[in-house]
Amino acid sequence: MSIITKGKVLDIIFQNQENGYTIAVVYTDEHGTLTVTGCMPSVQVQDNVQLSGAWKVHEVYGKQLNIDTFSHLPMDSESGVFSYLSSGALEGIGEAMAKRIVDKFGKSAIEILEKTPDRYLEIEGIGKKKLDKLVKSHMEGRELKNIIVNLSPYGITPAYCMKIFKAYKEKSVKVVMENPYALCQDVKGIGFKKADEIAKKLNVGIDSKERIEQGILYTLQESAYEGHTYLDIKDLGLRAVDLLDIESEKVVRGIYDLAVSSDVVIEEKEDEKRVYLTVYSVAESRSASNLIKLASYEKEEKTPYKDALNIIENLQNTEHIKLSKEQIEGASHAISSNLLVLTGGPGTGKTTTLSFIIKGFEELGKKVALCAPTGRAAKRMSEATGKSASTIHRLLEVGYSDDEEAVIFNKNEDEPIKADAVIVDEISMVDVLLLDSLLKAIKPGTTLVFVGDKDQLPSVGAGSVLRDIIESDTIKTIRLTEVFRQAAKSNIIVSAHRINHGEMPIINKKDNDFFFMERYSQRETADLVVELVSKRLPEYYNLSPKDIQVLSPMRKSEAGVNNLNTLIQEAINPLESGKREHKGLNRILRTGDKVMHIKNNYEKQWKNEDTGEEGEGIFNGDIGYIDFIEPNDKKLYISFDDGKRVEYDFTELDQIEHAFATTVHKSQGSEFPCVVLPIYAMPPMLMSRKILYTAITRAKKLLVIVGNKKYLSAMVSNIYEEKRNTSLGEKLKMFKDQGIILEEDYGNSVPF
Ligand SMILES: Nc1ncnc2c1ncn2[C@@H]1O[C@H](COP(=O)(O)OP(=O)(O)OP(=O)(O)O)[C@@H](O)[C@H]1O
Repeated sequence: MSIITKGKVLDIIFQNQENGYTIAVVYTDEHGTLTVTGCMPSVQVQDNVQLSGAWKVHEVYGKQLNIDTFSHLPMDSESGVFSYLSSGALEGIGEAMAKRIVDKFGKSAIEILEKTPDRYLEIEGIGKKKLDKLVKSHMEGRELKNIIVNLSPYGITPAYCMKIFKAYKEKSVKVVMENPYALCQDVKGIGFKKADEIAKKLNVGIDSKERIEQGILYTLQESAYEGHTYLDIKDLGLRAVDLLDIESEKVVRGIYDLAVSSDVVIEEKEDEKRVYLTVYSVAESRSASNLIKLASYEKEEKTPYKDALNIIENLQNTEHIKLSKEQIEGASHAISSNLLVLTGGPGTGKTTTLSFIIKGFEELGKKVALCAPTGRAAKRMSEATGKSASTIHRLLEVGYSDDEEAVIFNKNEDEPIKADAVIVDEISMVDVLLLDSLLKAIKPGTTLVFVGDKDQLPSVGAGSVLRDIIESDTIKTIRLTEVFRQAAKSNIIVSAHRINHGEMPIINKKDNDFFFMERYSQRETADLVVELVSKRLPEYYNLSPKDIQVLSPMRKSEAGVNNLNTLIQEAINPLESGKREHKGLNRILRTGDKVMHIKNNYEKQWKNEDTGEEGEGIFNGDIGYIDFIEPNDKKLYISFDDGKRVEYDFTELDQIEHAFATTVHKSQGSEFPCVVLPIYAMPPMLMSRKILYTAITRAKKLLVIVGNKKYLSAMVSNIYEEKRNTSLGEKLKMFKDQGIILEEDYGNSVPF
C-alpha cells in the first residue's frame, strides 16, 4: 500500500552520486524515525521532505520505506537553515557568515533571500555584489534540486541533471518532457541511446521525426568513431533501420530531411550516394582545398632547391653525419617547398632528417614551430631534436567555448600561426577535423612539413589523413626506406620491417631485444605477463616497473587490458596498511597505481614540486602514478612522468584509467623502454599486421611477446586494414586536376 508522509532528514547513511540511490534516516511525526531508501539524489541532512512509497521488510535491516517519489519542503528550523547556508552550496558564504544571517533572520532567512533579498544588505560583510552571487547560487541550486526531483524518475542521474541545467536553465524540465532527443545535440554525454531510454519512459512514439533524425545522426556519428567520414546511403539505411526498428522508407525520408536542414550532406558519386555529417564533409573539402592552395602558392621569397641542397650538404660537415640520398632529398625539399610529406618506418632516419630540416631553416633565419598530436609525442619530438615542441592543440591555442563544452581554437584564418615553417610529427595520428583546424591556421607562404610512418594504425578520429594524402599522389612525398646500421642491430627494428613485408620476426636471438615466449591459453599468457612485469624483467634487466609497458590489443578477455590491470595491480601494488584506496563502480584506485589521463584537458592545473613551476594542461595518453588520496576532501593526486603533480576531484575520475596495461591503439605516438605484448585469439580486425607493427614499434630497448606462435603468424599475414570511407584523397585529386579552390566562407562552425 502506498504511504505519503512528511519528515526531516536526520542522517544520510549512503548516497550513490551516480544514480542518486540514497539510504536516509528520516524523522516523521506519523511514523517516528524511519529508514528510507530510493532515488533521492538532492537530499541533504536537515532537509524537510515529502515522501511517497511503500513499506518493505529488509531481511537484515527490518522495516524500511521504499520511496517512488519525493519532494523538498521549506526549511522550518534555524539549525536546518544554518546547515544549508554553511554547506558550501552557496557562493561566498562560510560558517561565520551563515551564523550572522541566522542570528538576524532566524528560520525565515531563506524566505527573505527569495522574496526581499535586499534586506541581506543590512548584514555586515554583505555588499551588492556578494548578494547577487548569493541569490544566483541559491536560485540555481533550488532550480537544480527541482530538476533532479523531476527528472530522476526517468533515469537521469544528478550529474546529467547538472549538464541539462547548464544547457537549458529553468526550461530544463520542459525541454526534456517535450523533446528528449534535443539532449543529444545540446548536452554533452547524453547520446541517442540515453535520450531514447528517457523518451520511452515519456511514451514518445518510435516514429517521431525527432527520434528518426537523431537516430540517423547517431548512426553517422558512430560510423565516424569507426573512422568513416561518410556512409553509403544504403549502408546508413540498414544501420539506422536496425537501430530505430522502423520501416526503411521513414529512414530515407529522415536522411533527406536532414540534408534540407544542412545537418548532413549527400554527395552523388557514380553508383554511390554518400551521406556525411556536415562537419566531416566540410572538413574534408576544406582541408583538400587548403592543402592544394598551400602547395601551389607562389612565395615571394622562395628558397631554390639547389640552395636548400647546398645548406643540407654543408650541414653534414658541421653535424658529422653523412645523410643518405633520400634524407638529403627530403630535407632539401622540406626547406624549399611549401608542403612536404616525409614518411618512413622505424630506424629509417626520420628524426635525423627532421633535425637537419630544423637546422636548415634556422640557417635561413626562419622561425620554425614543432608540434605533434599528443603530449607524449610532442615530448619525444622535443627530446629528439633538442627544440621545444608542443601539441597541435597547444600550437592552435586551444580554449573552451563559454559553456566549456566545446573546444575552440584561437589560431585560425584570422589569427594564423606566426611561423615560417610548421613541422608536424606523427601525422598518421591526426584525424580530418584536426587537420582542418591546423590548415585553417597556416597562412599561405608558411612551409608545412608532415612527418610520419604510413604503416602505423590510422588516427583514432575519423579520416585517413596520411594514407589519403600519400595515395592521392598530389602532394610531394619523400619515402625513407634505408634502415641504418645502428638501427639494423636491433631485432625490434629489423622485425618491424620484416613484418611489414609479411615475414615472421627474428626472435630470441641471444643478447638482442626481441623475445617471444610461447603460451597456449589466455590464462597462462596473462599469468606470464604478470610474472614478467612484477618479477622477471625487473630482476633480470634491472628495469623499474615504470619502464615496462604492457600493451594488449583488446580491453576485454582474460589477457585483455582490463583483466591485466587488475592482475598487475594486485601483483605490484597490493593493498597494504597505510595505502589508501578509492572504490569506483568497477575499479579500485590505490595509492601507487599507474594511471593514464585519457582526455585532453587544457585547463587542468599542474605544479612541478621539484622546480616550483606551474602550468595548465594534461593530455590524453599522459601516464603517471597516484601519489595521494584524500577521502575527506574527495581528492586524488597524480604525479605524472614529467614531474607534474595534479589534483583530481573524485568527480573528475572519468578522466583517468589504469595504465599498468593499455591498448595498442592508446599507445600510438608513445615509446617505452620495454614493451610486453600478449597475443591471443582475437577478432580478425585486431589480429592484424598493423596492430602488431604499431605495438612492437613502441618498444625502444626490449620487447617480449607472450602467446601462441600461430597467432603471431596469423597477425603477420593478416593485412586486414579496416577500410575507412574517406574522400580526402579524391578531393585532393579533384582540386589539383581542376584547379578548383573553395572560396566559400565556412565560418568557424566545426565543433571539436
Ligand atoms: N645518415 C645516417 N647515417 C648513419 N646513421 C644514421 C643516419 N640517419 C640516422 N641514423 C641512425 O639511425 C638510427 C635511426 O635514426 P632516427 O632515429 O633518425 O630514425 P627514425 O626514423 O626517427 O626512427 P624511429 O621512428 O624508430 O624513431 C639512429 O641511431 C640514427 O643515429
